[in-house]
Amino acid sequence: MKKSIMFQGTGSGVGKSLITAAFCRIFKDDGYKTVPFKSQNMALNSFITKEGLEMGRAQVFQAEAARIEPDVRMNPILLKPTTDKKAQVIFKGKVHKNMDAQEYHKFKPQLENMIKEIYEELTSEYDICVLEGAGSPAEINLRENDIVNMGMAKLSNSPVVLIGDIDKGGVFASLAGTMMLLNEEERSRVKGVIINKFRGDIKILEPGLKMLEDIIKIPVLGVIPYSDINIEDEDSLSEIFKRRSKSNKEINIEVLYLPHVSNFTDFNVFQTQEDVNVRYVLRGESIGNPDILIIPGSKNTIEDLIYLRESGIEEEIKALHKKGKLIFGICGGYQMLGKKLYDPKGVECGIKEIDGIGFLDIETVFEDEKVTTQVKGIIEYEGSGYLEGLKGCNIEGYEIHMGRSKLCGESVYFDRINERLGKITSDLEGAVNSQGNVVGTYIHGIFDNINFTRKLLNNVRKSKGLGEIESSVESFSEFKEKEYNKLANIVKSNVDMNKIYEIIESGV
Ligand SMILES: NC(=O)CC[C@H](N)C(=O)O
Repeated sequence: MKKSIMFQGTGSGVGKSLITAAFCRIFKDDGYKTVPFKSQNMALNSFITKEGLEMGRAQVFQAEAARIEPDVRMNPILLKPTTDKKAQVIFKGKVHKNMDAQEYHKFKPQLENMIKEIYEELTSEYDICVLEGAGSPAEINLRENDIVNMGMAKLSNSPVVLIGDIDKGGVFASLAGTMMLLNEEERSRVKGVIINKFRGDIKILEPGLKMLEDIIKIPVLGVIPYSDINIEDEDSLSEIFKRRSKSNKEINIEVLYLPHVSNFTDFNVFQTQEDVNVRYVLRGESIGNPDILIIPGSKNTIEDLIYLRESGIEEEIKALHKKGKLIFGICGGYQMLGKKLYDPKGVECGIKEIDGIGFLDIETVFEDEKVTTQVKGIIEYEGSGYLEGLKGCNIEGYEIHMGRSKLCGESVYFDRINERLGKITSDLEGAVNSQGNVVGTYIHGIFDNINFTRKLLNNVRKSKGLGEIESSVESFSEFKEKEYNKLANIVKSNVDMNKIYEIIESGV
């Protein structure tokens, strides 16, 4: 019989994804073939598998923690909000269509069978499946037709562990309240609770734990201390956005936090470089004096371009460009840096034509077929200044876009893709302006290529009169490996693992 355990939370942001990842690593290292699963994600951070299928990034890092290749079956439904009312619905890695909330809600019952089939197929290949819920299981208006919390626990017949966040405050009330709002059958699935993000004296907390156990009649399986783990979890990233420490690093990178920003995980890798500080420029804030400005991907390039224009940020970008600073656009950001954007079929937001910022001689047309592919390539651009010596650097990453961009004018290509979805090609891609200080590319994850990134950063250092330095890590994966181990150790040493295995063994 296959085994499973599901982690649900008292709300979003309590740390479900990280705890799920931690258990993936722990079980794997204890000798079990382990697989993560979350039926449905709502996120703009996605990943493209080897097969060219799109899935949420949380199950990607959980798969890495379980030391397996990401597989779209680990996250069969992905909802990517395009506007405030609609989301692009992705099934098994491919775009189904754009739907509003009501339409999707009506459609949900039909999804149950698909999820069950996929779940069974996937888990038949593993010893333990670690499932993650979404938000809270106590959203009583959504109980009917639920496919991601208790509905999923039932479908997979999994025991549940409920996670509460003590850092937010009100952890006892949210755990007890969640239990109270569950029905009898759901409540009987919950075998224990975990208190996450604890800072303080455990001795003071202990009497409360005993009282809570008496009230909810299930054990507290562990109290996990607050920790600074650098894993690309969306929740902890949202804390990074707010962090406003004064930087004493030598290179300052600013990333525009667009209203529909997608794949902001592209910039996590900069944490591995000791001389770099990344600041996200939030709504209402101004661009400071960065050495590199990055315009990231966007689910809705045209609307986000209008946002930059109306908020006055576009003028600030132009002023920075006049100072000769390096400006980098990824995917939607790349499209914005061009001269023109056309959307004849209304793929983005209904506006058919708009001028771009205009630093790159490219034009973009949105099509209704989405490009989703992993890529391997090489830098083609040869020049001095910021991009000196990059020619010949190998790069790997992935593309997710509806738009197609064409070079027209003085700009030149940035790179050459020589492998797409495992097939050999030779396509020129990306663009660089004639001064060599504005770059755009469709490749997400380009900075994960440490050799490329370190060379670029060293060029920026040179432009500031600083000497070159070496990267303290050889690859981003080496860095992530260490973080997964740290995370697993923290969880393992603060949770009753015997009880966890007992729960898995006895099931529901
Ligand atoms: N990932 C992205 O940045 C996508 C850009 C744009 N919305 C497109 O689909 O082409």
